[in-house]
Amino acid sequence: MNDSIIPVYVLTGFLGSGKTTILNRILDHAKTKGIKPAILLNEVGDVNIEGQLIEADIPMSELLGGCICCTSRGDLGLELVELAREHKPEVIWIESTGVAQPLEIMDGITEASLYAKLELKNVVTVVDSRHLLDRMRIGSGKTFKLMKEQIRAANILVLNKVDLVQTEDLTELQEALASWNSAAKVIVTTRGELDPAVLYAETQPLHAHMHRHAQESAPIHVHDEHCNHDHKDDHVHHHHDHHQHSIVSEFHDHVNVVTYYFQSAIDSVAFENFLKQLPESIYRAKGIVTFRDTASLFLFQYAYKEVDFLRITPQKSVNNVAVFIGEGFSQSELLERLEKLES
Ligand SMILES: Nc1nc2c(ncn2[C@@H]2O[C@H](COP(=O)(O)OP(=O)(O)OP(=O)(O)O)[C@@H](O)[C@H]2O)c(=O)[nH]1
Repeated sequence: MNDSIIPVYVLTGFLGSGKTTILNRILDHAKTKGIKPAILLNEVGDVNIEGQLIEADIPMSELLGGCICCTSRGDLGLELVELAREHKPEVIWIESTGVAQPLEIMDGITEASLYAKLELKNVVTVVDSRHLLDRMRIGSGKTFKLMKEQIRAANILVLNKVDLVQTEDLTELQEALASWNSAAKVIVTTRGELDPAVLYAETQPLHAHMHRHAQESAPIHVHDEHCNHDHKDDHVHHHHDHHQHSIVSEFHDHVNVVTYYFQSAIDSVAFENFLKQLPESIYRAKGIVTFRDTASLFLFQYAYKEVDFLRITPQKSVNNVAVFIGEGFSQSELLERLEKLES
């Protein structure tokens, strides 16, 4: 397999849509089938929460604290070439941040394929049914626009979280997907339950598809609200503020990310209340926390108002850390509330 072309697959979709849930299925499938994967994870936060829990024998490259569609785009190419050369995987999966522009990622992969034997095969966009439906009802906004861009760029669409919508809403969603991207294959799922073999299947040729959509969406990209694509000018602003154990950043001029490192164990009930009271402008949070009342480690997920906790026993030592992503929320207020949890 060493000298053959390595197929590259992209997993994209808005924040919290279910990409990592599906990636875990893909990795299980690869293990069962004896396929050797490598993965490239990109997070806008400064820490890769779920990456800390992925099995150590899977080659993984992390692009943190930036979005691969703009500031880290050059790194994407370098990391891909490095992964290919060093580990000679049979397949590479890229999980992008939820705020990435897929066409830019596709460009980055194409660039990398000039230096290594790589070929972009499929772009899989995961769609949060509930969230998309709500955005459709509002009918405008940056998030809605980005969701549509991500849907248009795919040749496979996974309409996930259908447990959170009514049957009649599902029809409306499927019609919307077909109107934005009639060529893509659509897979309807709850908790990403699909046979990963369908994601490897040859579908609509991506290049013709990419070209068509690149042309269709060119004006959006030139004057894009999400990404100014001025790659010389780093438009991600990081700073450690007066709160000692946190990093605050801004992406695409409107997406705010706060990464907070816990110094101590916290109370589980107080933390649940804290999550329930997060403002609507924070649409994604995840992290690893130790609860003092149960003395155990938990992975928590907060995606579009839904909260999930999973007790974990990591093989290696992990940080107690939480990442919050949203638009226009008060970062200092959030940090104060987090600090209060530790007092
Ligand atoms: N109700 C419901 N929850 C789901 C479904 N699929 C995933 N989730 C939950 O949604 C949350 C986010 O899922 P992830 O797979 O981490 O989403 P993601 O797209 O990787 O998130 P980011 O990488 O932060 O953009 C987790 O708590 C999942 O357990 C689903 O079909 N229904």
